[in-house]
Amino acid sequence: MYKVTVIGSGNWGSVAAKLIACNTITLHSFHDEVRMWVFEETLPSGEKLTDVINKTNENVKYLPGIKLGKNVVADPDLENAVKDANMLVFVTPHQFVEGICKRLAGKIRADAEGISLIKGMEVKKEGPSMISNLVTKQLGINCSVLMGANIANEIAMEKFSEATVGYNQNKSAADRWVQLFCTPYFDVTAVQDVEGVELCGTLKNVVAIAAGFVDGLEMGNNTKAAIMRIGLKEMMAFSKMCFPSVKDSTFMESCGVADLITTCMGGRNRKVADAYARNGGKRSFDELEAEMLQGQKLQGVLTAKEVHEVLSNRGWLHIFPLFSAVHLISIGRLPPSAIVKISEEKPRYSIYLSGSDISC
Ligand SMILES: NC(=O)c1ccc[n+]([C@@H]2O[C@H](COP(=O)([O-])OP(=O)(O)OC[C@H]3O[C@@H](n4cnc5c(N)ncnc54)[C@H](O)[C@@H]3O)[C@@H](O)[C@H]2O)c1
Ligand SMILES: O=P(O)(O)OC[C@H](O)CO
Repeated sequence: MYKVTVIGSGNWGSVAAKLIACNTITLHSFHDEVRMWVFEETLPSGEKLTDVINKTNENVKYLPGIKLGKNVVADPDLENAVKDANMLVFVTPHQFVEGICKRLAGKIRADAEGISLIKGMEVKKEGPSMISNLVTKQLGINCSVLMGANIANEIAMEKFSEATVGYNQNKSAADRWVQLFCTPYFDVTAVQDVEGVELCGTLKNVVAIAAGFVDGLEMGNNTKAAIMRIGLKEMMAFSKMCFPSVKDSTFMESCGVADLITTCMGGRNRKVADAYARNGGKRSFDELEAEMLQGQKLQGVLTAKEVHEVLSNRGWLHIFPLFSAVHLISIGRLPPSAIVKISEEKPRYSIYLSGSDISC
C-alpha cells in the first residue's frame, strides 16, 4: 500500500492535495488519508492555520472557498507528517526546500519515492542544480517532477488542464505518479526527461516577468508574443547548454510551451511584474509581492537572479539578453523599458549548440 504526504500547503500545494485525495479514496493501492504538511502560521482571528484547515476542510488563507477532501489531514509537524509515507510530494516555494530536506534527512522511510512540483532551482559552485536533484542528494531517494500549464486556482475549480511528469530511470514510479494525479479534468503524461521538464517549469517564470513588464508598459500583443518567442528560445538554449540530455520534444509538452503561455497570460509573476513596470520600478518586487499576493510567493525574480549567476559564471551573459535584462530590471539596474531592447539584439545560441535544431 502506498501512503502519500504533501510537503507544502500554499496555493498549488493545496490543489495538489485535493487532486491526490480524490484519487487515494478510490484507488485500492493507496491509503485513503493524505497528510499535508503546513508551515504553521497564526491567522488574524488568532487561530492556527492547521486547526482551521482541519476544522473546515479548506485552506482559508491559500485556497479559500475550495474543499480539499475529508481525507486530507493538515499537520504542522514535518517529521510526523512524513514518518509513515512512502510517496512524498514536494510543493513549497523553491527557496525553502533545502532547509526542509535538511530537516528530513534520516527521518523518511527507506522505500520512499519523491516527486517535485516546485518550479525553481539552486545555483551551486559547479552550476545549476535542479530541485529534484537536491531532494535525491539530500534524502537518497528517487525524485520525479510534475510541471505543466497549471494555474492552481483554475484546477481547483476543476477546469481542464494537462501536466507532464518527468522521470529518468524509474518508469514504474512515474506511472504510479501519473495514476495518483490524473483525473478527468487533469490529464497527465510522462516523459523520460526530468531535467527538461523541470527546467521548463523553472525558466518560464523568468519569461513571465518579462511578459509582465511588457503588459505594464502597455506595449501590446505583438511585443508580448515576441518576448515569449525569444524567451522560449532562451529557455531551450539554457536548458540544453546546462544539461545536454534535455530533449527538444519536451518543450512541446504541457510543461513547455503551454506553461509558458498560461503563465505569461495569467500567472502571479506576470501580474506583479506588470505592477512593477506601471510604478516605473519605484516600488520593489518584495513590497509588491507582499501587498498583492498576501503570503503567496513569486519564483521568477529569484530564478532570474540564479540564472544570471550561472550566465555570469560561465561567460554566457551576452548570449541570453532576455534572461539578463529581466534580472537587471528587477533589481533596479535597468528601467522596465529595457526589456524591449533585447529584441533588437541577435543572440547566437546555435554556435553553442552544434547538432541542435535551435537557431535564430
Ligand atoms: N500557485 C500556482 O498556480 C502554481 C502552479 C504550479 C506550480 N507552482 C509552484 O509550486 C511551488 C509552491 O507554490 P504554491 O503556489 O503552492 O505556494 P504559495 O506561493 O501559494 O504559498 C507560499 C507557501 O510558502 C509557505 N512558506 C512561507 N514561509 C515558509 C518557510 N520559511 N518554510 C516553508 N514554507 C514557507 C507558506 O506557508 C505557503 O504555504 C512553487 O515553486 C510554484 O512555482 C505554483
Ligand atoms: O502564478 P505563477 O506565475 O507562479 O505561475 C503559476 C504556474 O506555474 C502556472 O503553471
